[in-house]
Amino acid sequence: MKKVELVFIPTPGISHLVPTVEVAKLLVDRDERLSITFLVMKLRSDPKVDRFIDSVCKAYNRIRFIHLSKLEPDPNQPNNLFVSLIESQKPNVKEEVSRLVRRSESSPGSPTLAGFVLDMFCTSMIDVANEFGVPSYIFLTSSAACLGLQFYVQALHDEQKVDPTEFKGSDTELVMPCLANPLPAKLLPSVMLNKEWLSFLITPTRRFRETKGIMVNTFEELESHAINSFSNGNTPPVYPVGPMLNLNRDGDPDVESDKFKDIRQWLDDQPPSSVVYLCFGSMGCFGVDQVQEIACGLEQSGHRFLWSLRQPPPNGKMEPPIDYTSPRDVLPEGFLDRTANTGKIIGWAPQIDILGHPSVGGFVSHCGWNSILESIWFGVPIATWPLYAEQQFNAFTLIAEMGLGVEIKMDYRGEFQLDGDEYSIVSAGEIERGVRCLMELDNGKRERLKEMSGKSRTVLENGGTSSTWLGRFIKDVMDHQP
Ligand SMILES: O=c1ccn([C@@H]2O[C@H](COP(=O)(O)OP(=O)(O)O[C@H]3O[C@H](CO)[C@@H](O)[C@H](O)[C@H]3O)[C@@H](O)[C@H]2O)c(=O)[nH]1
Repeated sequence: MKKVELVFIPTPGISHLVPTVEVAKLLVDRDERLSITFLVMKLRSDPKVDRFIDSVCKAYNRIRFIHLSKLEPDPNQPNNLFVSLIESQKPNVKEEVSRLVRRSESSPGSPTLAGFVLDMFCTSMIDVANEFGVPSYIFLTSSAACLGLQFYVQALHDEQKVDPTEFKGSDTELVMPCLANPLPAKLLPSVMLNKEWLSFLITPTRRFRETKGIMVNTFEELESHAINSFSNGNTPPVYPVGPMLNLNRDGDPDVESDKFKDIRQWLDDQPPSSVVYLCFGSMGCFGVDQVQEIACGLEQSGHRFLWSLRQPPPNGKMEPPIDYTSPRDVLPEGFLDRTANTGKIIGWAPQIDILGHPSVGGFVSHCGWNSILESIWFGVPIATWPLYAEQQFNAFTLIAEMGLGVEIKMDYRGEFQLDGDEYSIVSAGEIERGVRCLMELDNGKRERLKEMSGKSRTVLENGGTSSTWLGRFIKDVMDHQP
């Protein structure tokens, strides 16, 4: 039996690392010839990430983690510095991979290097893979539609010489193969509308075309139109292998923490499907004015709520938000007392456990792709409130392409995010309307969501579409061996 090793290089941060590790787990479970080494970069220390990695190391002896030196961002530099920080790790990556190769050459029976699996922001490592003469693959932590959008904008820019930043402020609608509906240009990700940041997206997308294949954290049944749009052979093979979710919480100390027990107890005390949960991902937060509008909107809606409210980072936009020590200070006078029986404010949320709780009936979300997949898995409808990155586009696909959500806002840009230079306040009235619409959702949408939730739970079972695509990916990796 020929044993092979894949080197995975994820982007730092829980929302990219977790789904990437989940796909690695499935690969080694599926094929005993495979081992995986993660080369992990860190921007900051994060106990959640450390605990997650520890738990994987304990459970999987064919997945290893090697920590590269910490990335040291300069907060005064533009945000695409992030990609250059990753690029600066090339010599370290080369050194670690050389070590792997030497080990494999000196000890018979140890796995040989079969290829690199890279996050979308790590495509500069294709150069290192080329030096070792092995193929590169991508694991995309966003949607197939987003992949299609990237290819569309890159081709528009490189082949038709169209500058996408000129769509900024226009009411053009873009027709592209990955979408069944025209996309209003105002919903393009900010990186596509800003001259300074455009290369942040165009460069990696060009490099996607050099790879031998792209695994995507999605499934055929959810994004059939987008996935079919890749069948013309103009791109490397696309493998929809998702949803990659970290659902197994056994041994996670958070689950046994007092904070978590308190949240669970509160949810246990609420009627079924009565609570709207609000959470804006690992980096989402708002200024005081917006927080007050949310509070008023929630109160006016009359619905029960569980709100993950976090504070803008004191040290600038490269940092994640932090929990408030006293949320009372930023909330309207008397709000906590008036809503004491119907609402709860928390900081970082045990999101998977919350979405899986029967009391939760709706989710106000920033539309990060992991949150969308998690909400679909648990059949909890989303009201969209995107902040940054590709979230406006995700909100559009959720509503227009999949018919699964309701809108609070689709074109909002967050104030405290890296690309959130322009923002406006979403009013209490808009929030109230969105929350009512979400919690009083029509039966048709609920049924569609229930059906999709059921599908998301079967696609990775034996014979399911994602399971089949995962098998094809492994076969292609093996076929590319020298
Ligand atoms: O209080 C919190 C906040 C987040 N999460 C978890 O953290 C992850 C957040 O991921 P996601 O919903 O995708 O949001 P971001 O953290 O914003 O993710 C980044 O990465 C995603 C995948 O590439 C992109 O779709 C987003 O736009 C980008 O901001 C999810 O698994 C959540 O369950 C929690 O458990 N508790």
